[in-house]
Amino acid sequence: MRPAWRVADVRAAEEALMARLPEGTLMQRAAAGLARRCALLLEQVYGAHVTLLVGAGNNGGDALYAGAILARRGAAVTAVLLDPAKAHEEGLQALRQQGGRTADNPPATIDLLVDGIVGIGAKGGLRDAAAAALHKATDRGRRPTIVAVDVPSGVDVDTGDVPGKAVQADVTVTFGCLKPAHVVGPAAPLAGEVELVDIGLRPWLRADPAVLVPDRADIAEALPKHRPTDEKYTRGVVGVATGSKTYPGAAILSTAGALAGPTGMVRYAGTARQYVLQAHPSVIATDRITDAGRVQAWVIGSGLGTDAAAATALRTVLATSLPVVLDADALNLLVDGAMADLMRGRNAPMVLTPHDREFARLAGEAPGPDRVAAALKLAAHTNAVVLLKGDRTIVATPSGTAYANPTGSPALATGGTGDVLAGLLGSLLAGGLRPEVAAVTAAYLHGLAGREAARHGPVAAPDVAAALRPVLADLASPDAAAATHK
Ligand SMILES: NC(=O)C1=CN([C@@H]2O[C@H](COP(=O)(O)OP(=O)(O)OC[C@H]3O[C@@H](n4cnc5c(N)ncnc54)[C@H](O)[C@@H]3O)[C@@H](O)[C@H]2O)[C@@H](O)CC1
Ligand SMILES: [K+]
Repeated sequence: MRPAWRVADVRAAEEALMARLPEGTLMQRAAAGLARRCALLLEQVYGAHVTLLVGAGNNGGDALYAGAILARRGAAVTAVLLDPAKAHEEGLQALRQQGGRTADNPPATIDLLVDGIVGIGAKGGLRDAAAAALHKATDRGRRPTIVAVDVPSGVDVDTGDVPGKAVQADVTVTFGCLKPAHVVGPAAPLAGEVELVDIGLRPWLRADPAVLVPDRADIAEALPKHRPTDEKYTRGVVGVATGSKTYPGAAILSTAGALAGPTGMVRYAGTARQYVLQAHPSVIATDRITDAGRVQAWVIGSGLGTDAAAATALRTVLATSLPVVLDADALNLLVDGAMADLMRGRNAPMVLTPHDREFARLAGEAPGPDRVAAALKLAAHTNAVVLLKGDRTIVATPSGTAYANPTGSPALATGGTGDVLAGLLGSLLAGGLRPEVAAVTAAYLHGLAGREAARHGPVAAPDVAAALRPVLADLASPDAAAATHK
């Protein structure tokens, strides 16, 4: 897992480390890493045109020192100082010594634009002067490559919110550790590719990380390993109680998700039975949950409706001592206080999978700008793992741990993909994974499947279900656990 820390924790670590080092060491380390990445992005440093947008703090200092390194290697470096009186003095001096210059406006030619406007000291969206300079530097025939220093300026570093104008970077070079804005909320895609430069901070980061990001190796390790002695009950049987005569598609899709997962067998219980059997003949289907037979986890919700029969189904599932995935209409039914009490009183693992509107109904308020905090609050309140869907889906536990999924794909923003996710998640729960591990794993695989499906054209939910198999097979291959890239 790759951890991300909040600004206050970064500051505390930085203070502890700086006290042991000669002044300016950290900034030199940061600038060296930044300059190295900038050089790699330029085909040739000598003669390249580099523009620095320099704000009033140390983020601008990093940019100026990196600019000095590039100028020494022959780049034509121009610094646009957004607040000349407050620009980092030593950094400016270093740049000038290497032949760099300052200008009031971005020059006509820019190959590489370095965003040193603000870093972790930022408040709110880009201010007018910064936004105007950014516009002048980027609104042109050939948009320059943009490298953000530490974070893309304009984002809320601790929450990943984007409250106003912000930089859209191609690459973000960050220092010491990841911050939430790199991995959650609308800020994450603005960071582009994130490179973490080691400046020696990690041993001093003593606080718990704000959020953890799983990588490929984590997921490969989490997946249940099949043994030769396995039979259907040791691999897990998942029960699916979704869909209805009105919405049979939800039943078919969640069953498809469950079938793609690692369990041995899927049982379906509900009024869309005939449709499910037509689509998936290997499923054992009954009309009622009480007739379903033995399962190790239930998925309930999507397409179920919210009528009395749906409420009875939910009560029946909640009355078991099995792990449960509560999706869509099951979440809507929880708005009923007695049902919510029934859920909170359970001891077995539960995962709730709301999108923003379902979250708002359930929590009484929208997730708001701090999606991690919102998901954690709901998880604590419901005593369930919460999987808050989004471009960077968040998984939050009642005990206060949060994860951000890195594999999100715009391809998943289409009807029915959530049903596939719920089915897959149920399968992982039935396979014996702890609820937060199952949720993190399901979100990750689902994202990869969305990307895989998108390679072949426009994506519909059945394509995502179909793509889960190759994605899982690839992850289960022996070298997947050794891979470190996401
Ligand atoms: N934390 C660390 O361990 C290290 C930090 N370094 C750099 O230092 C940065 C933090 O520096 P600072 O604390 O000086 O803060 P910043 O440079 O992030 O920003 C502070 C300045 O920006 C202005 N500002 C705030 N919000 C703004 C907005 N929305 N639009 C325009 N201007 C705004 C403020 O008035 C203030 O003068 C990091 O992001 C990183 O780049 C590195 O040099 C090395 C190590
Ligand atoms: K920046």
